[in-house]
Amino acid sequence: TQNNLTPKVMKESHPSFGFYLTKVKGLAPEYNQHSALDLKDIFSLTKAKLKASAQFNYMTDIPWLMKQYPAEYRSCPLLIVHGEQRGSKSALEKAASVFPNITLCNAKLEIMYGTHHTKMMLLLYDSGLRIVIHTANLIENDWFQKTQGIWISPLFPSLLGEQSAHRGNSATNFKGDLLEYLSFYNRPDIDEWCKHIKGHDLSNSSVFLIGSIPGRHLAERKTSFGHLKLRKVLNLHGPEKSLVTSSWPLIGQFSSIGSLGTDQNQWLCGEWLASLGTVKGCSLTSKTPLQLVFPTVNNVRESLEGYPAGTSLPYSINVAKKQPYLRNFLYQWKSDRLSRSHASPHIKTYLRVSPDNSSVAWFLLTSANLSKAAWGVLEKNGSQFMIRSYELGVLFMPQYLVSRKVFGVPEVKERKANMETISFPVPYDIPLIPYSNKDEIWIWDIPHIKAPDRHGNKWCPP
Ligand SMILES: CNc1ccc(C(=O)O)c(C(=O)O)c1
Repeated sequence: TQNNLTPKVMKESHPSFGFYLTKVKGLAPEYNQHSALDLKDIFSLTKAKLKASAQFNYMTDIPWLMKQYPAEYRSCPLLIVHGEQRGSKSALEKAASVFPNITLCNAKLEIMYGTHHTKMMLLLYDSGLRIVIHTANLIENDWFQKTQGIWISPLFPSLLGEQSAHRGNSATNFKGDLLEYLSFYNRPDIDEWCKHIKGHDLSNSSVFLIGSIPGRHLAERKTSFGHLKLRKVLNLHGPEKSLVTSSWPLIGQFSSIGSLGTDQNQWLCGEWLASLGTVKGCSLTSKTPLQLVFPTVNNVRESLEGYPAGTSLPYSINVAKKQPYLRNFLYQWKSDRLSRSHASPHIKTYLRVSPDNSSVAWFLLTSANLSKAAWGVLEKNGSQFMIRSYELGVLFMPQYLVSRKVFGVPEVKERKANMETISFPVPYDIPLIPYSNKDEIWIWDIPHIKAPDRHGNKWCPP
């Protein structure tokens, strides 16, 4: 297995490639036991002794987070990297002041409306370093009743000899890309963690890193981040165009949608789809079919949380009104195979699927929602690339994980996974279910009063 996880977590017949979902309270044990983790599980994957950790996130409930660490590790140095400003920054400082082992690091956000959205854990042990990249805020509400995604790295051993940015790298350049991403914070506390990363052997990390750093990126920097980084990786390492033709749909699944422009060809079906539709050797493909998974009002109403699930699905009416064309691409949230149709999605995933829904060419788990702020937008006639937010994700490519050209798609009724096609544990049901003509897209700042949710409440936002 890619990770030396204890067998209880890994279902041997179904390699997870380090990809897990969060546990959901109340599900039958089989849906939580194998490829589902909660934060306490993540901290107890190894017997090694934790020395220090760093938590990159958007929202952190410090007292709750501290309780998730095993008691013996609650005094280890903990760096919390956040993007809070003004009032919420002083609230975080106040909460942190109670814990002498906590250092706060404020990521700079110099472009309006940018957020520090990246969700990553760096866990330094006495015998190695583990990296976790995920989609959940460090608050209780994000960890027991939603569908969230987690990538767990192997426990990377220390490098023998002096630390180095160049030794202990992998064919996917994961170590190099992670150090480049972290260097852009330009923060001494993060530079200290770069030394730890340089001192470890990440040569068996078999995923690609796709990050976003706020800024107006020029020249070769344009392809270091956002959708242009994904375009570059797919161009160099992606599937063969003879196999993955432009008839293979691109599925985007996310928990928020930004302002994408009044014409779909400006950004969504323009530069963004051109990047995600890229295959080896060429980038500008003819139109790739686009399928977007975002919950309907009914999906939210029928969720475990009921309408309040919608507070983590911040799609506003003023943005929705400007882009009615999205309706043509929309599919419901449905995850019956994993018993998570009612665990509202806060996970964000993107994948390329074959027209017959049997194969997956690649799979991306990321913090990036469907927005220009997260993925970047070309400006000044393509000479600069503007990103507003910090984002981080990992790209799973079959050639690098199972030396196959494609992954299989898990059957809803799981047959014994035959080994010639190794399926990727896609967190929602394929084929996708389109919106019915009565379905409406979830919008969080308008009333939903046609029917009550499972708690008997309707939705009347302030
Ligand atoms: C404006 N702030 C946020 C917008 C969307 C999301 C999301 O992930 O859907 C998050 C977050 O939960 O990190 C924050």
